[in-house]
Amino acid sequence: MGKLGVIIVAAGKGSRMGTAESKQYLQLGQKPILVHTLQLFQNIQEVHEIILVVGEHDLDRCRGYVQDYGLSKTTHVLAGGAERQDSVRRGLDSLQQGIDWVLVHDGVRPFVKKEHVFDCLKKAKEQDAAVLAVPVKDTIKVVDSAKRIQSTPDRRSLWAIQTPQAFRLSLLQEAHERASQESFIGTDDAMLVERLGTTVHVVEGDYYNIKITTPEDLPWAEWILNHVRGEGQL
Ligand SMILES: Nc1ccn([C@@H]2O[C@H](COP(=O)(O)OP(=O)(O)OP(=O)(O)O)[C@@H](O)[C@H]2O)c(=O)n1
Ligand SMILES: C[C@](O)(CO)[C@H](O)COP(=O)(O)O
Repeated sequence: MGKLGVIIVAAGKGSRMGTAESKQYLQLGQKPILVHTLQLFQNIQEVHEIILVVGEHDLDRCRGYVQDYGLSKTTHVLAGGAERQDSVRRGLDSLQQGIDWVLVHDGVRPFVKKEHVFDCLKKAKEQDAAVLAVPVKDTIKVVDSAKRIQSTPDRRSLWAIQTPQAFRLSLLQEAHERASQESFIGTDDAMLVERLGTTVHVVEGDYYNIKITTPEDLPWAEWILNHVRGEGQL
């Protein structure tokens, strides 16, 4: 069925978190957030290789994690780019020969459930492109720069998109190449594939797969760790 590679992107600055230490290195329980994420994919048997993309100044620290936590599937730790998309692209360029499927995952989403990773991958293998997502719970409005509501999309068609996002590798490579040629920058990989005219399928995950982004996410993350996704429950 082809080998599976995983790209973990963790080269962001965490500016919305506002901590001196970038958020992916903050302690969550006994370990840095990023280590939780890496261990999760290390422990998925189907994963052949993990590429970890981090800030240039964090290469040594992260190579240390690979040693200290026995992250044997993490074959490369490399420096990311200015945008998330650039970081993913660098990861794609480093995958070894023979990888046919790729999962792209945010380093700051340590709580994705293994079962949902499998669901997403299964859908991608059937349809070439799939992402985890949850239906939105709030009413979402389109608002202009003067904070005036312009429209209210039908909530039944709105989903909050998460990672991992799973693709046939050749498809994601083509999508990144096209985006680069056209100087398009998207906020996730699915957007780049959508632009090729390829359908991306949504697989329902759960609301615990948060992207740790702002300070109020930290106590919530501790709570999820202690009450929902404790060690061994992932
Ligand atoms: N140039 C970038 C920007 C982001 N990311 C990664 O993409 C994931 C999702 O991004 P986000 O949560 O926005 O992280 P930051 O960019 O660090 O946050 P902020 O926008 O608040 O600075 C994170 O794991 C982040 O490290 C990356 O690898 N390279
Ligand atoms: C990829 C992503 O996590 C899907 O929700 C999200 O788009 C990342 O956006 P960010 O601005 O880099 O946090």
